[in-house]
Amino acid sequence: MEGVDHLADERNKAEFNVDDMKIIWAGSRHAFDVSNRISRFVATDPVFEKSNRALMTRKELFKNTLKKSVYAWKIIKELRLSDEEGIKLRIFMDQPGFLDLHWGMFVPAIKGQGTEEQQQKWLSLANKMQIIGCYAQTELGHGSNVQGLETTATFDPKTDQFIMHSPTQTSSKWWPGGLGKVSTHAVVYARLITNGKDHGVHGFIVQLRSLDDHSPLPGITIGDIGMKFGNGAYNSMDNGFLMFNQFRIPRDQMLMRLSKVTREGKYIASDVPRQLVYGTMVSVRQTIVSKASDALARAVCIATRYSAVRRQFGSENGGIETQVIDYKTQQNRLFPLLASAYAFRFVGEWLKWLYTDVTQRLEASDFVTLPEAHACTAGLKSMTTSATSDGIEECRKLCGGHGYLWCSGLPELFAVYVPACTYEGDNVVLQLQVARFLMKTVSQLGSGKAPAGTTAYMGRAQHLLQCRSGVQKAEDWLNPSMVLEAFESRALRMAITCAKNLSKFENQEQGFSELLADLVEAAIAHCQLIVVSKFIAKIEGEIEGKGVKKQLKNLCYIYALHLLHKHLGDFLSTNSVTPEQASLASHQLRSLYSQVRPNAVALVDAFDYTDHYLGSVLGRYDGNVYPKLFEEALKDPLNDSVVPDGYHEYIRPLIKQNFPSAKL
Ligand SMILES: CCCCCCCCCC/C=C\CCCCCCC/C=C/C(=O)SCCNC(=O)CCNC(=O)[C@H](O)C(C)(C)COP(=O)(O)OP(=O)(O)OC[C@H]1O[C@@H](n2cnc3c(N)ncnc32)[C@H](O)[C@@H]1OP(=O)(O)O
Ligand SMILES: Cc1cc2nc3c(=O)[nH]c(=O)nc-3n(C[C@H](O)[C@H](O)[C@H](O)COP(=O)(O)OP(=O)(O)OC[C@H]3O[C@@H](n4cnc5c(N)ncnc54)[C@H](O)[C@@H]3O)c2cc1C
Repeated sequence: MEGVDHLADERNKAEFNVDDMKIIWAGSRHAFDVSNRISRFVATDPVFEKSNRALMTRKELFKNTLKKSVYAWKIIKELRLSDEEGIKLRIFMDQPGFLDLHWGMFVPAIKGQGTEEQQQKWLSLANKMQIIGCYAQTELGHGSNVQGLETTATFDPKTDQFIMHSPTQTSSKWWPGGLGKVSTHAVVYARLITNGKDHGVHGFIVQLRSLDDHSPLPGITIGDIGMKFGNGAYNSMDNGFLMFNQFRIPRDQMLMRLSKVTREGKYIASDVPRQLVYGTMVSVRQTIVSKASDALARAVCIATRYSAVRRQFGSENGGIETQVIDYKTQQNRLFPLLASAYAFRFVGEWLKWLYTDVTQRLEASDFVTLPEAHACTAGLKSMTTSATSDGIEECRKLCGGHGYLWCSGLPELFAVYVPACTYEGDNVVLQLQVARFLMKTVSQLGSGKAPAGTTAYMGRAQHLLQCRSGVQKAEDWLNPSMVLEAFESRALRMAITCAKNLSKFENQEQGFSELLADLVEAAIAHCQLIVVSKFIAKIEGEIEGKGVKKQLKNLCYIYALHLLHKHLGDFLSTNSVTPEQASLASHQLRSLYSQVRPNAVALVDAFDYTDHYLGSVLGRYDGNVYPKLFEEALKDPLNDSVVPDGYHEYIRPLIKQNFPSAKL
């Protein structure tokens, strides 16, 4: 029934004020207002229509993305939107495209690695979009191993130029978004060579295409790398390849904030850590963590609303059947994902703070917190994107057969989201960076240098290695210090075991290679501890709104206890909990599920997502699922005619068995 709220009963059950929770989810009243206004604006503008994109050809989809992106830019200019509003417009437009790389990586790379002069010149063009840029780092042969890149930038003192060259097929740039068809410029990462000496990987601003007719400049071969996973999905993006044949650029197009090449060809390394050349990746990894909560919340919103609409079994005497959300199995799969969406939101807020802090310190030449910022952004990017990808797929299964329909919104969400486990650093490679950081921290314990920040707990190693969990009854698992202690002792004990095993090897690098799998597990345990501790810090702070804190507490403990349950092997093998305490945790978890159940629909309403953004028949706000599934089915081109194309060619001859005789 049109206009009827099929989920009204669910909404009436809520024990908290949804509007107050919306503010907490958004981060502030201002952030909520911006998000709410821009999402409604996008939802009602026909240019941003997206329901038809799965049926578009690649070329149609690409052109449609150009149209939307340029229209979005026009709106940003005409309505003088702020950066915050512009970013929201891009998010709710919900279509990956060249804008992401231009604003998300090209501009930040110039800001972070360009001199004042270079920034003035290039940012004034880029900020007006008079040039369009991308981030060309990855090559056909090397992505994770940045130091293994092969493209060269050789200084020619005769002409005061760098010669950009791709010496092998594997040195071809391969993957950069926006490169394939749109970008006029790129920040290209290449090995700097002066006077025959290789100084490692540096960034260069390179013009790729003519600003008059968009043709590639002589010496440049460029194109799109082809279709990717899924229909629609990330295929709106022109991920590209690029080869240089002795292509020349002026010397002042090397990004020279961190190190310089003089007119004479002298290389001057500055005294800042060389890893600052990776700074753009660190900044994007930080934003990816907040985006993980967005994507997971979207999937959870669809699965929760549909689970409240869907009924199976349990009817007595022809009465009403059971809502599938009432099955404990459904709750055990769904509610930890709901809790994870909130957990990632809050850890994302904290990571933004950490990133802002380290950026300010770097400006004052204070590099002390750089290793921690790298470990946190890398580890949390890895952990949250892996959990979100798995979570979206779980939400699809939670919606049964209908979850597999394109119009559920879940297949496309998964296809667009899952490469986040790979881009900006493969998730395993990133956890190994965390593991290196942890091993270093452990090796310094007892040296007088107290671990700080997210590793401060390691400073209490003596206690954490000996303590036994004090949990005696199920409710003890609602005690923040008991939960934290279990996670801290698990993380510390896993890290120390790795360090002990490493020390048995004469060659540390060889030992590291042997123990990779254990090291990744230890790194994940550390990252999970960070997320749990930031969620606990959130619920222990001031939270306004009727009933809101209670809901967040429930979600926080669901998040922690489901992790405990999922990684029970770690907790038991490190003696961080006993089997009896683990079973008390399961008991507590079931009780928390019952408390969340009446609030579940309201908790996903708090995300404030429009039906346009959700793009899902199953997740509609009004829950009017079945008639809309029919409407969607009837829109399919196969239903344009009653008798399909191909009937006379194939079906009829088959049925009548009158096809021409086969010849072998
Ligand atoms: C008004 C606007 C309107 C328009 C609005 C539009 C707005 C759009 C906004 C969109 C926002 C965001 C955009 C998101 C879009 C995402 C799209 C996705 C695009 C994807 C892009 C990419 O994938 S780019 C390529 C990414 N590549 C990688 O991530 C490569 C991964 N590999 C590495 O990072 C390194 O090679 C690795 C770290 C693995 C190893 O490096 P290496 O140099 O070999 O180092 P090691 O020897 O291992 O370590 C040496 C020491 O260095 C330390 N270290 C390493 N990395 C860092 C670092 N980054 N920072 C600090 N320190 C680092 C390491 O820990 C070692 O330390 P030690 O003390 O010596 O042990
Ligand atoms: C959709 C998408 C968009 C992208 N956009 C851009 C872009 O705009 N610009 C850009 O420059 N790049 C971009 N990339 C490239 C991306 O950054 C790389 O694909 C990514 O860094 C992973 O590198 P790789 O492909 O070399 O993987 P590989 O490193 O080859 O990984 C293959 C396997 O090897 C494992 N592995 C690798 N090294 C180790 C190790 N040391 N120890 C243990 N296991 C290891 C990995 O875990 C993985 O299982 C994009 C990629 C995708 C998918």
